[in-house]
Amino acid sequence: MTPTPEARAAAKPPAHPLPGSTAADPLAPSASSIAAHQQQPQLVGSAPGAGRALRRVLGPLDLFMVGIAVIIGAGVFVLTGTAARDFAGPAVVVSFAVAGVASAASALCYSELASEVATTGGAAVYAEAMFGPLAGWLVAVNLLFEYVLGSATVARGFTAYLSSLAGLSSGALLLPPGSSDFQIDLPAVGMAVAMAALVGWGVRQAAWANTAITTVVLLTVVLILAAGFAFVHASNYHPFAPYGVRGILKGASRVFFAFIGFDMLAVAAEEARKPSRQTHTHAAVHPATRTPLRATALATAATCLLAALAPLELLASLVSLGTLAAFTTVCAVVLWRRCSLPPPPSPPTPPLPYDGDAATGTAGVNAVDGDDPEAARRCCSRDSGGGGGDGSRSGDVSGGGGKKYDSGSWLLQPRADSPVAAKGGGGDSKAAAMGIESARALAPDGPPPQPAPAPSHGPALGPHPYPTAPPADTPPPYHGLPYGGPASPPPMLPAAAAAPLAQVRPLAVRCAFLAAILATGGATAGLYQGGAPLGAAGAALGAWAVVTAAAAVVLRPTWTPPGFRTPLWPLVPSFGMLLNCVLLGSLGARAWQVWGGAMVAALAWWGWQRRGWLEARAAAVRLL
Ligand SMILES: NC(=[NH2+])NCCC[C@H](N)C(=O)O
Repeated sequence: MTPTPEARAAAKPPAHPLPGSTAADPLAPSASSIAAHQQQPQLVGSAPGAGRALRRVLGPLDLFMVGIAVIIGAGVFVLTGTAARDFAGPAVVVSFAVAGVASAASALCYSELASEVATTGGAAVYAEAMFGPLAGWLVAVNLLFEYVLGSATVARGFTAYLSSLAGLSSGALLLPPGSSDFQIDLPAVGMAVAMAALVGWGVRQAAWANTAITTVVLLTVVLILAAGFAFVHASNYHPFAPYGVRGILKGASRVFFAFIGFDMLAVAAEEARKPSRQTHTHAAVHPATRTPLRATALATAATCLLAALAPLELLASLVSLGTLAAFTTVCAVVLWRRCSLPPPPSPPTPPLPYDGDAATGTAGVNAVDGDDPEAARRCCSRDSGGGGGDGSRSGDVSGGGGKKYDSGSWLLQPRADSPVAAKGGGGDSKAAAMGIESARALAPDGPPPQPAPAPSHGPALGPHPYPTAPPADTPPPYHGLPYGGPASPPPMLPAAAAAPLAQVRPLAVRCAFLAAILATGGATAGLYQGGAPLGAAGAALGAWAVVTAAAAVVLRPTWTPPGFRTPLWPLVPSFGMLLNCVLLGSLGARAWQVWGGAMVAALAWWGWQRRGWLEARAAAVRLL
């Protein structure tokens, strides 16, 4: 009865593209209005597709090491020096504090979302779920900045370490050596290829190598701290801030790079052994290595090109820009969703399971995690014994949609027209079997079986348990529950959170608040960096404070997230947006130009995919 992992993988639906990439459905009707989105939440989950199952081998230590490895790198080793030299002076310590607070605010918001949905799409999925596919696509492009350019930056940092290790000048290993406008960095390319080969080889091998390298990195940091104490002289701190507050903020925008990478943990959770959340995969996985080889090769090619040609400071600024844009969106999502969505619809009455027949008993049971009997038991008891077998709505990579009544999962579900929603589900038969056991234990005298509706646990459960298979096009029952029968619905939300719909502020009010927070944050940054009198920037800051205070009064949350909650809502997300805007405003003009060009290209690509602009052009030509 229990299918092999291969059989399970083979039974899964095909891969889908990143949200918004629309490769699967370029002409899908656009419904990107926030209002429309808000009114059409869908209960969907994800399931691993054929060849899409990443190997779940990362344990807690591996994940910890992945987090440390991504965070500690060129930022702290290389950019600290350049930020101190070029912008902040010794006050680079203050720059670090500012960047750290901005990162912490964003990290809190990120945690709230990541604690509900682990997804390789990260912030792009959150943005798509809340603001529609175009927002998801733009955030995805910014995440590409973070990841592809981030790797290129770190690779260039490697060349910098190498030359100082060899006692050479910084440009000695470039081609042509020395300093000129156009130089190629071959050691960086070599390092990028080596790392990509390691990552493509297998997640287990990569995790092992990562743990070894990160241990060395941590020891190095300790060594530098210990050895550095001998060089601390008060005279080195005068003048403390040679370029004033502006220099400190510019320095902060550069050293922000040293903090980023923690969001990678939410992404890596998909390769964790026991993720406690829904997971989504966004890349085709090679069947042999179970790693996304094609995506890795593509990203490596781009990394090599950038690492070979682009200077480290520009790359780092671009990475910070993309990351700050993505983090700002994440803060906005946290602000938005707590006060914009009505409580989830009441689920239909969950049935009591019938304990007469193993075959019928199998239907619809689809527990939380196939590897975790305890989780399966919890799931089934919470769901009154009838887990959701509705793969198309609540399937889970890990084997089920046990969280289908979970408000957070519901709130983060992409809509039916999204590529994410297009996935079917596949349950884990082991989990299902465990679910049956606990279901029986909970309700041994359930009602007799009804004529079997469509079991939607998908082919992953092996041969159909019913005497006659339902027609293929039978719509899956709501929530995937195959039986009728009285039972009280499971609790979805803490009582206090289930606010009446009337409390949801009109869309225009919510949009106005979001726009005002962004505008006042942006104005604070722009006025200050643009050389306007300090009073003007102060006024903008005051306006931000007033808007945030008003938001706290007017935008009452309609529900509370079930997992981790960003504290002091709406202050923390709003403060995160403000600080991110300040850092964004402190980044160099060159980075903004490149980023602007990339965003225009991304929009054009979106338009091309949607063909909408072609039609618009044809209409314009006809008009003319
Ligand atoms: N995937 C990324 N976010 N990569 C960039 C990591 C940057 C890292 N904090 C460093 O200083 O080297």
